[in-house]
Amino acid sequence: MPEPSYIRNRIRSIGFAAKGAWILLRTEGSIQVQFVVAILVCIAGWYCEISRMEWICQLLAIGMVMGLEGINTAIEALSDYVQPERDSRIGHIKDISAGAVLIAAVVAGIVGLIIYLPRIFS
Ligand SMILES: Nc1ncnc2c1ncn2[C@@H]1O[C@H](COP(=O)(O)OP(=O)(O)OP(=O)(O)O)[C@@H](O)[C@H]1O
Repeated sequence: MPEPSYIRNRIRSIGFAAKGAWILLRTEGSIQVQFVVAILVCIAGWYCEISRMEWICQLLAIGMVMGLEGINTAIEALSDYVQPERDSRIGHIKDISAGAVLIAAVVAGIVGLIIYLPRIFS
């Protein structure tokens, strides 16, 4: 049985994480766009009655893109904090971080095409 203080700390951590997710949704334009796209894709999934496995792939793709976008935002914020001046190393770090989001977005787009293209052209 875990200590009550351990459980309290875990609940507090979830609260901090929820606060972070809310900050992302409230302040980050790219997350807001992705959130709207995620809702539209979920409506499409419901409308097209996609299978359980397709829902899993779709939700994983949404989580992957939005999660990585959140990490990218944190890396940008940390970079600007440790080095407010222009610095090619910071630019390199930010480019790599943005590249990770792009890879996830391209893969998510391909997942979407695999799920919906056959339905559009049938
Ligand atoms: N301090 C810096 N030094 C050098 N290059 C930078 C610096 N800050 C940004 N860059 C370059 O500009 C690009 C965009 O950086 P920025 O922090 O504006 O990200 P962004 O994707 O436009 O984020 P957002 O739209 O969320 O603000 C980086 O990928 C990098 O190439």
